[in-house]
Amino acid sequence: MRHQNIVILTGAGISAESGLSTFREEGGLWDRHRIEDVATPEGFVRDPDLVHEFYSTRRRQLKTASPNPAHIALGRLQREHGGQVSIVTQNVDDLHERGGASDVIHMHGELKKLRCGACHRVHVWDGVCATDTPCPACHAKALRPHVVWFGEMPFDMDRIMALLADCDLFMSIGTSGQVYPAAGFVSEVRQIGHAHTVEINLEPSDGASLFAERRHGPAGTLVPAYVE
Ligand SMILES: CC(C)NC(=O)[C@H](Cc1c[nH]c2ccccc12)NC(=O)[C@H](CCCC/N=C(/NCCC(=O)O)S[C@H]1O[C@H](COP(=O)(O)OP(=O)(O)OC[C@H]2O[C@@H](n3cnc4c(N)ncnc43)[C@H](O)[C@@H]2O)[C@@H](O)[C@H]1O)NC(=O)OCc1ccccc1
Repeated sequence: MRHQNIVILTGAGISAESGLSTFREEGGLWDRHRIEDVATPEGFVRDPDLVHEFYSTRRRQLKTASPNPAHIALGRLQREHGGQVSIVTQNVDDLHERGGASDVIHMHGELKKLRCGACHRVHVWDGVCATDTPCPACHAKALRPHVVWFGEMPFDMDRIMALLADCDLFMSIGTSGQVYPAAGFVSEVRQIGHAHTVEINLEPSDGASLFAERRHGPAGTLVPAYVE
């Protein structure tokens, strides 16, 4: 690949072929749960047990999932490309890392981490968590999933905006383009104006027309073909 500064945005679609549900598909996560109940700070205050159960169930599912050829191809690209390859994911799963990527920006947080509401320390966690689970550091019973809920500021936005400003290739893989600020990145890149933009998605996303190049089909097939 002749591009020297690549930013790759990924969404739930890149993990679909690993058996993880996407959000908006038939029977997907948002079919079975109300966003307001499980992915907002207000929902957590209202019913923390329901929210902990939601994320504990996803941790259990993640244990049975493995990276697919799309994750593996991006891991190899990041190791072997020689230029800058930045992976910015909306996904809270760890399949990019298990697929060989070492530098992954989880802008919406990570399923296998908890944050203490009292001491604010972040703990690696791949089991079940409930409201009475004590913080390993301060023992307060105030742990929450270390994820970004609707209405909360995504992580690492300054670093992400700086990477978007310098990139010469912006790829968007497996995302419906409905959740901001991630859905606005392609417009940011177009405004700056010197990067090529590519969408790889099963179907056209809400922002498909904003991309210079579009490839529609399964990421597990199209991503290795595009980057290798
Ligand atoms: C619903 C939407 C209208 N609402 C928002 O966007 C809100 C509000 C908002 C902010 N700005 C706006 C502007 C306009 C309108 C609304 C807003 N945004 C926020 O609240 C964000 C926080 C949003 C984060 C919420 N947390 C998540 N996740 C973590 C938890 C968890 O995971 O439980 S969002 C969650 O849903 C989103 C799901 O989207 P996708 O990943 O795209 O998944 P989806 O199922 O939708 O689509 C899958 C796609 O894959 C494709 N596919 C399927 N299989 C395959 C396959 N095999 N191969 C290829 N493609 C495939 C399908 O065709 C499909 O297109 C992801 O971001 C995911 O992380 N915070 C914020 O804005 O703070 C202030 C701010 C403002 C400016 C700058 C900075 C801060």
